[in-house]
Amino acid sequence: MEAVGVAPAPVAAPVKKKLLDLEKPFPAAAAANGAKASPAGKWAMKKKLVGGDAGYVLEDVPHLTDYLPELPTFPNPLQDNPAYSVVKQYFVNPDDTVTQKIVVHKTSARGTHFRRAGPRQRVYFQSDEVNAAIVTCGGLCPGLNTVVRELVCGLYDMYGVTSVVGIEGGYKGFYSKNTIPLTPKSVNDIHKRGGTVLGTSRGGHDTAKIVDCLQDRGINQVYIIGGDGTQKGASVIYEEVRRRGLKCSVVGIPKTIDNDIAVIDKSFGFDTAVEEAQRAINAAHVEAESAENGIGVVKLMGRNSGFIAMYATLASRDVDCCLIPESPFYLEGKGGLLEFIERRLKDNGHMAIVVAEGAGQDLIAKSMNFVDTQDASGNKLLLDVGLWLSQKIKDHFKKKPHFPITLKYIDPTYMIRAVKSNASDNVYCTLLAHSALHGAMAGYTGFTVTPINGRHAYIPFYRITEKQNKVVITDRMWARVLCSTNQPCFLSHEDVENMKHDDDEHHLHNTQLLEGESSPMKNSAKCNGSAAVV
Ligand SMILES: Nc1ncnc2c1ncn2[C@@H]1O[C@H](COP(=O)(O)OP(=O)(O)OP(=O)(O)O)[C@@H](O)[C@H]1O
Ligand SMILES: O=P(O)(O)OC[C@H]1O[C@](O)(CO)[C@@H](O)[C@@H]1O
Ligand SMILES: [Mg+2]
Repeated sequence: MEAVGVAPAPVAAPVKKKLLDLEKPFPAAAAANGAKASPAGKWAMKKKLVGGDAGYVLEDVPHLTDYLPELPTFPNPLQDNPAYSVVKQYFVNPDDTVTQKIVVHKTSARGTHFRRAGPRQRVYFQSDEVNAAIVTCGGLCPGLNTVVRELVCGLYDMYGVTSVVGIEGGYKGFYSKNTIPLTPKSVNDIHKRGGTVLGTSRGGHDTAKIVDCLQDRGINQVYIIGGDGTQKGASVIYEEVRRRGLKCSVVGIPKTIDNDIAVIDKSFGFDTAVEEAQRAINAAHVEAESAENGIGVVKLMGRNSGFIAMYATLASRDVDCCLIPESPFYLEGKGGLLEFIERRLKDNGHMAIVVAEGAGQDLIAKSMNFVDTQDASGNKLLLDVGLWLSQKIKDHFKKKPHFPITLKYIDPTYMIRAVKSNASDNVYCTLLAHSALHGAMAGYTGFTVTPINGRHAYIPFYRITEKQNKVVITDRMWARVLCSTNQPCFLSHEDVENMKHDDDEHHLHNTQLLEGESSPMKNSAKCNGSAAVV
């Protein structure tokens, strides 16, 4: 391959824009419990902000040439690939960016943009120079194997890269396990299975040891698939790689069944999980319908964010009440859940309740004198709201012998995330993997790849680790749920007014939305100081 000297125009930042705040320090991701970080210090993630006309801002991602300015470039081998040679404009224009905000007024500022994902005309790695590694961390999610498969096949088919290894068992696998060689043949069928063929884990993030491993093995592209915790880990790995001056692209691919990662449109596997949840809700509904005063309770995943419960409820239309962590509820007294259940049973003779696992945790903790515990990554371990709620309902109706109920509790928790991804998630995973490897080949690093308003973009790690995505209960999507279930909102008029006021302040300061709507399809909203989606 022909090598050309110093950084050519196509890969560099756009010319016309003024540099706003290049390399403004941003606090390094805080180490979680058990996570050991190296002293990245002044190498901590920097903001790369570029300004343009009419309030245009590009929040750019780091590039290897930021700290290795002399790196040579090479023509992108895709230009000789017969499959892609027919594409009219295959290479992404270096000036292309993706807007964060798509609802605008004629007077709106152009706002924040991110670098568009896709193949660049020139690359910073020769095919036979690349040693790529892939790791999966955190909980399972449908589509993990598809992403792994498409990274391996994409690197091989598009860039002629033949050296790809898997890291076994999450972050700790970097320093405690042997690597697994990955070839298009060995990964050929893995997308037909749930789980991750690489294995995964929580805890065990030791930045220094992980980067030692990258250095010792000569790994120069590392693809890190995982949730918010994983992306924080990826961010500190990037910082350490940069501190050591290594030519190694660190790429994050966001994974979360809970859809709790900020900025991104929607996480892969979410659709599959919502679809799988329908089976449990349907069973609960059928059981309830067939009994006298039948109640079906279904607990779904959602540690801090109730997206799965909310979407599963909306999709089903058989649900009478949906409880999520973002919307507090109470059991006893006027307007409480128990009163509502009684009324619904009197009216309909049966009902189905969907509860997200993180809902009502404060209520349970109060009634159980419970001490907080955490998993290996420092995440709070939750109490079983499904069992607790079922018991509370049974206790309530026991006091009313003239009102016999039949309650069935269904807990499909792990079933909805252990399945293989559905067709649309498979396509989504394929595009994510491709966007990720195009970015790495083009020399970008320290970024997460994701669709924003339907277009794939590269976003800096800090953007997705600084807050969690939550359902915004003052947005229209939650209102749609309340409308479809006809459940009480459990909030007083005063609570609602206060929340709207808080949200207005966040709208002003945190988002540029003109009006919010909570859906994983478009990003924006806010709750408890967090950005949420549409
Ligand atoms: N602040 C952090 N700094 C470094 N590493 C971290 C940090 N937080 C979490 N990690 C590491 O990231 C990995 C995954 O984290 P975690 O168990 O929280 O899952 P996750 O990636 O958030 O996925 P999910 O919550 O969707 O299952 C763990 O190995 C953990 O040690
Ligand atoms: O039992 P594990 O593997 O820790 O995972 C449970 C958690 O992982 C998630 O699926 C993703 O964060 C949560 O919904 C759930 O609380
Ligand atoms: Mg997480």
